[in-house]
Amino acid sequence: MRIEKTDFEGLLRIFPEVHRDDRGLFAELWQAARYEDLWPELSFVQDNFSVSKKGTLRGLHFQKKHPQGKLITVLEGEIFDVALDLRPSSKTFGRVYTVSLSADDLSQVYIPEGMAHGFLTLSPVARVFYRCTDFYYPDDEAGILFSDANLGIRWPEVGELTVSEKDRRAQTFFEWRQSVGL
Ligand SMILES: Cc1cn([C@H]2C[C@H](O)[C@@H](COP(=O)(O)OP(=O)(O)O[C@H]3O[C@H](C)C(=O)[C@H](O)[C@H]3O)O2)c(=O)[nH]c1=O
Repeated sequence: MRIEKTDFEGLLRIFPEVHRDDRGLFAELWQAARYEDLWPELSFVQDNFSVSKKGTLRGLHFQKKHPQGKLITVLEGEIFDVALDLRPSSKTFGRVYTVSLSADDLSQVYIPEGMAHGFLTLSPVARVFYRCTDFYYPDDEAGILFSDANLGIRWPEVGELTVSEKDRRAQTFFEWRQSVGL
């Protein structure tokens, strides 16, 4: 297993070892002891799973008072994953991290608490499994508009998008900053 740091504090790329043989494959997607030195205090309390057809865009979502760290693995297909840094003290505040994640190598991204998260489905189907460091609090959820031109997210061209009404009506990054006095 290989772990790569990124320019974003706490945001990591993880490449689990994939054991392949004539039956198929086996991989450990999480093994607490192995990450102890990296994340001594990290613990997951909720596992999520979503299935999306090509062109489905979910996000950018975050929880205000109960931020969630997310360890994301694509179990089938491929997604274009996006994280927006909402941490005012971060040197990458307001910057966006993007990465394509595929079931082909089961590579993961850990998005730390304090970032908004979303993804675009690139394959006919994407089955996304992610572990969260806090519970879901629906009343605490918020979003940032995925198409906010000021964020400069270069979403891949996949044809027609499928986006929830909630996500289409999300606030821009500037509106969010104004709402929290930043
Ligand atoms: C997030 C969540 C949702 N739900 C229920 C609420 C709705 O009835 C249904 C779909 O929820 P939503 O449209 O918010 O699902 P996504 O658009 O995939 O939301 C996720 O999108 C981006 C990619 C994220 O990173 C977040 O984990 C999460 O916000 O599942 C739950 O029961 N528990 C949950 O933790």
